[in-house]
Order: sequence, then structure tokens, then C-alpha cells
Amino acid sequence: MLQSNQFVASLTKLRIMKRKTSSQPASSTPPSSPHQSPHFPVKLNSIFDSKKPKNILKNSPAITTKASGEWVPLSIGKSELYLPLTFPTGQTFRWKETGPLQYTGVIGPHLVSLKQLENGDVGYHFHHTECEESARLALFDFLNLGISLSEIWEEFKVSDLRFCELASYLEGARVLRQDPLECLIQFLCSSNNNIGRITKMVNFLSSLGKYLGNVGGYDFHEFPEINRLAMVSETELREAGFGYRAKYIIGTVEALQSKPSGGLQWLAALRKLNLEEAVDALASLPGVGPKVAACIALFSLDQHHAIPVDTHVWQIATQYLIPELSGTRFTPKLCSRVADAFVCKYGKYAGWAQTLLFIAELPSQKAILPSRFCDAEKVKPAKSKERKKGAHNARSRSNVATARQE
Ligand SMILES: Nc1nc2[nH]c(O)nc2c(=O)[nH]1
Repeated sequence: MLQSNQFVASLTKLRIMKRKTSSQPASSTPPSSPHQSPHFPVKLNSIFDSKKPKNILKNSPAITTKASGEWVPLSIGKSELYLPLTFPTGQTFRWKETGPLQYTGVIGPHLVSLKQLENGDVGYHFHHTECEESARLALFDFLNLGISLSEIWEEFKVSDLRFCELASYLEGARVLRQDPLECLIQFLCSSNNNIGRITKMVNFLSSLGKYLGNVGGYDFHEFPEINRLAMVSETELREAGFGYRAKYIIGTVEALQSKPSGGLQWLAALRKLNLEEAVDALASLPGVGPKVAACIALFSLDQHHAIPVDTHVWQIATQYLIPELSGTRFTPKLCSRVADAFVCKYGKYAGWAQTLLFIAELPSQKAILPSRFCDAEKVKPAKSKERKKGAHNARSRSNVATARQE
């Protein structure tokens, strides 16, 4: 059994390891058929006194034990990780649903499937890796398993009755710890875009990386290195449907290449900064506005109180956190008001609370939640112009992944 201190030490080692290249691509091993997702969802400090949640792997008994089938259990349970609320809900666009309650994706050079097992636990299976031990550590790191979701949520539930009720329907909506480069490029694609197009763009860029294998009819690739991304022209990106985002990808890749320490190192160093510094650094990159920066900070830079704010999050905030601003038109300047309200209410892990509230607003979840949770879309605009905009936003919720203010 891997002890938590060994785990943390190994993770630290792993985080400073350079990306390795791996050899043979995988054939489509596990139990999966081509399976298109029925969910097509989607789409800012001083009050930090809450204690650090426990490492949920501490008592995990089965990390290195093979499951009876081909799934190795993580031994964490649905309340820590529920895959359909974590993977297809706007944090990453690189994972595919490759079977019932099964998602497949690439972490560094490792191709892995995850499956929600019948007992609620999550099992994993590596299709392609050169080193099972680094693959496992990379997986635990990616899943942010050093943080107990249920422990964080217990605190949220005490301070917020509505959160408490929602949590009972949406348990296991975990925040991932993605590779910063992958996260940056994905969220550049996501700005003012819909899921279908974001996924196509992300697939296009991913396909430039080393091929790792096919699972469930989907091809999987390592994410391309910065120098490979730099070989793509703006014209190629435009032809691939990137629109105006093409110049942002090109500009950002160039900016990363020009960093004296190298783009990857520069991005990795953002994990050591405070939130404001990290967001300011990200915002120096072409195409990165406040919402994109907050998404990258939350989903890849350990900035657990980063709050992505768009019109939808504005609606939630004005309804439940800052009712005194209800009916006010949302402007980017108000982002920090919203972020402060979230941090005030939920503390150090406010971004994890925002994630649950964001997911609860996705059409795929609204369809399942009791109707009393559908209130945030009832906009209370003062002027008729506002009203029209509110109606448009509610309609476009299924399409728009990130805010228009970017
Ligand atoms: N948890 C969140 N995920 C997101 N994805 C996306 O595009 N926006 C958001 C967000 O605000 N929160």
C-alpha cells in the first residue's frame, strides 16, 4: 500500500519530471464501444482559515491491487469522484465517453480509462504506459486526490443550505488538476464557443501529438509540445474552424516560446504564485481574459479559490450571494465583486463550490434536478433591454462555454 507521505513525495517528484516519450501505441483494449455522450453540457483574498482537507488516499487499501476484472479500484467512492459530473462538465474537452460510466483520456504519456464501478468506486485501466507506477502517480495527481471533496463540501454545506441540497443530487463533482499547457490551450478554444466546436478544435490540436491508441472508436494522442504547436500556421487553424481564436493560439504559443525559462517552466511556476499574480501573468497572453484565466488557474494551477465569472455565474451570484446587485447589468469590472462574494462565502476552496453551482446550471443537470433549483435563470432585469439579454443568455446556455466578455 502506498502511504500518503510516500504519495505526496512521489507526486512532488513526478511534478518535476520532464515529459517522457513512450513507445508502442495501444490497441483498443477495454470493454468499450463507440459511445457518444448523451450529456452535452456546457459549456477571484484573505479569509482563508479553513483547515486543509485530509488526503483521501491515506487509508486507501487497494491502490496497487488488480480488480477482479480489468479495473483497478481507486477505493474512493462516488462522493469523492463521480465521473459523469467531472469529465463532461466543461473542465476538460479531451476526455471521451467510451462506454457506460466510462471515460478515456490521456495524462502526460499515459492512456487511461476510468469507470464508475457498480459499488460506486472508480476503477482505472492503463491502455498505454511505459511505467505503471508513474502512470498511477500521474493519475492520482490529475484527479487531485490529495484533496477530500467530501470534507470540503461538508464545510460548504454548513455555510450554505442551497449548496447542501444541491450537493445531495450532484455528489462527486471534483475539480481536476490538469496540465497547465493543455488547460491553457483548451480554454483559449472555449472562449465564446460551443462544446461541439471546442471539442473539434481540441481534437485537431491534440492530433498533432504522439498517437497513443484507439479506445472505443476514438483516437488518443499525447498533447503536442509547444514547439509542435508552433509549427501550425494561422491559416491552417482558420481552415480547421478556429476563427478569430487562431491568432490567439498562435500568439500564445509564440509568447510561451519566448519565455527565457521555456513556456512549460513558465506555466509551471504559476502554481507557486498567488492567485492575482497568476491571473495577471496569464492575462499577458493573447486571448486570455478574466474568465479564461480563472478557469486555467482553477483547473490546472492549484488556485482553488479562482472563480470563473460569466453572465451565468453572475446570475447565480446576484441571486444567492450579492442580491443587492440583482438587476444590474453584468460588466467585466464586476468580476472581482462576484469572486470576492464566492470567497467570502466558501473560503479557500471557493472555486470548488463554484464548480458545483456551475454544473447545476448545465442543461443536462437541470433536466435531472428538481424544478426548485432552476431559479437562477429567472433573471430580474430592470430594463427591457436587460430582459432581452437575459432571455438570450438562458437560451444560449447549452451552447456557450465561456463568457462573451472575453
Ligand atoms: N466549473 C466551471 N467550469 C467551467 N467551464 C467553463 O467553460 N466555464 C466554467 C465555469 O465557470 N466553471
